[in-house]
Amino acid sequence: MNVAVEEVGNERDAHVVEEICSYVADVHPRSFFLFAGAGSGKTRTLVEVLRRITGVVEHAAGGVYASKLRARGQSVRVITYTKNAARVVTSRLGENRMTDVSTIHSFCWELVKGFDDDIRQALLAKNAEDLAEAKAYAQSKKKGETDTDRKKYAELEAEADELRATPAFRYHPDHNTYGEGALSHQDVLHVAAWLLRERPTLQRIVQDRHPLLLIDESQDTMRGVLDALLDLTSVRPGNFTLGLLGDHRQRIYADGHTDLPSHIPPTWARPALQMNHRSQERIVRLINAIWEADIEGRTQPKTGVAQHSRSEKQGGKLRIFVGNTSRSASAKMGAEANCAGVMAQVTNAEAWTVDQIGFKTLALEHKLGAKRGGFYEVYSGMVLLDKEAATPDPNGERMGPSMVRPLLGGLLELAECVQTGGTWDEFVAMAVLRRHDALAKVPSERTARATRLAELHQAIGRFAGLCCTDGALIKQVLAPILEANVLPADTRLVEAYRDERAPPPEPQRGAGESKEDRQRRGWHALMNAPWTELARYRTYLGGEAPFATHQVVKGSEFKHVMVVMDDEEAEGNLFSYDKLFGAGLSKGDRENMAAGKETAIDRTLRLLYVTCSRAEESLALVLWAKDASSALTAIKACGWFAEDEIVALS
Ligand SMILES: Nc1ncnc2c1ncn2[C@@H]1O[C@H](COP(=O)(O)OP(=O)(O)OP(=O)(O)O)[C@@H](O)[C@H]1O
Repeated sequence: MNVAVEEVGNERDAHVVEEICSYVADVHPRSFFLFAGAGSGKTRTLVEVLRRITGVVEHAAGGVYASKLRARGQSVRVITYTKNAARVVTSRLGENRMTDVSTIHSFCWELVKGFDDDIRQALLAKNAEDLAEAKAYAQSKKKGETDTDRKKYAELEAEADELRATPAFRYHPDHNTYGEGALSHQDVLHVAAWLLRERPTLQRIVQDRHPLLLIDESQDTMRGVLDALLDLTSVRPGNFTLGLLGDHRQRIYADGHTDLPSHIPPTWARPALQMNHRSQERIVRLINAIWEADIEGRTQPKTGVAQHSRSEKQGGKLRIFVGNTSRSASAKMGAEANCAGVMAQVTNAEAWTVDQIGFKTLALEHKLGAKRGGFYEVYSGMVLLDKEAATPDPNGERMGPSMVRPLLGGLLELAECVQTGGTWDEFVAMAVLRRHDALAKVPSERTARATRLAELHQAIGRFAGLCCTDGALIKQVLAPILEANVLPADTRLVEAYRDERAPPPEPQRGAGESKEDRQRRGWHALMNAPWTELARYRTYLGGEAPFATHQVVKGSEFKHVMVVMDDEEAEGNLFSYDKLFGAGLSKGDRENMAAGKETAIDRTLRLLYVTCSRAEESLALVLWAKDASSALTAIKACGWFAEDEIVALS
């Protein structure tokens, strides 16, 4: 057994809550950065601190602090990365009037909402910055400005005119807003960051409302807002305290600071959680080794503490399987099923034998997930229609591109009423139609009503039959529904259904494509995709599929995890598992290294850290390498795995 665990045990972090309370509730409060690694229980720590300083749990200094908050009508502000995380904190905390928990978008909008002149100025300042940047870039080119550059300037100038003419701005943190004055999620963060820097009144408002602000997942918090808040701690010392919780090893978004610890002022306290309550010892040892790795191309420092597993979690199983990426997608999937079989033997866990349910598969890219999950054609179409909306978010709340929502909503609900053989449950189907406002237009006059209901009945009957027809395409199943106008549909969807033209050709690599052409290709791919893929895609979008990408796994944990690493399926060159396992660096990586910028090795290492640290009991890594034999050599040499944990896939 691990001696360190014996010596200090599971309670090695027990002092941290008290430590944090002593910083924030002191007569001279001190800002802090809590280093909280994977599975270290930072939510629990956060909630326990909040309970003490808001007077829920008896605490000498906390009680005084709570009385001050109450007397001044103030509250502690907590910012979480997702709405789900905000709900978790709120539910664990119970009713607590002295705490406000929200995402950063809600917080920022609350700050700037209604200050339309200020919002306009912030946006105009950003616009002027973008214009200056575009001009500097164009002028730095050997050939000087081109027509494309001048077009870009004109676009920005037109945007500025539009801003000047906009009387009021609108936004909603939970969904996209469209039309005049609509702000994007990114706009709201920029505006708040700018105003926090430029407007002393806003700084005072924040300090007066929330003398303490705690930010979870601070490694991924938008840099501009974070910097503005960091500045605020030094504007009127003692009036505003910031607490950052996070783990820079788990940074997965480009928005955050590259190396957050280096931005923390030296006067701040730096408590640290050293336990990993989630994972078995073998997995904790692997993630410690990943972070300590000396790999050519790594630029990020090894700052952070090594973790300890709980005394009753001293087991855990790990395997890495390595094969050549040249085999077909279906051959890879077959091999991955065999890997799960090996894991079942090694762990004796039945979960590994329950295909696609018992364990979670984590992939780097959505494309890989779509192939593994059997909805690649639908996914490809959706991405062409609207890339942003086509992939899941950490809240599991994405509903797909707006123009296909009727497809994913009402239509799939209707399909759930269909039983094998094409029969359907009329009662449930009517409830679906009612829910989607499809019965509102049924005439009230008796004969007309009967005719319309018969029409609907017939259309749904045809639809049910087609749902059960092998190989049916989306456009075929859609036909009875659109032709009889059963459910309200977006006009773009109806037009695409009727469009019989061939799709435009795929553009050459690097060549531009108009939005219209791209979307026409998207509609064509979607309409001609197998109907059966659609429900699987929706499950994926909701974060409920047995596989997920790293974007979705923030804060999640699963008993058994398979991480599939395959550069072949990756889009772009931001990440590369081949490079991590011995394939050598590219010219671009070397240039980045020389310029002190982060490399594909840095990003991939963090990604691997995040995915591996999701596993509680057992972990299978499957690497599809360009050159499996040299990858195997690198894997044996890296020292992360014991010999019997490395399996070559023949
Ligand atoms: N003090 C504790 N004792 C026992 N179990 C704990 C403790 N703190 C947390 N846990 C458990 O450990 C697991 C990980 O905790 P949690 O999800 O809060 O970690 P986290 O710090 O948010 O990790 P990550 O950043 O990796 O998402 C959870 O299952 C949680 O219930």
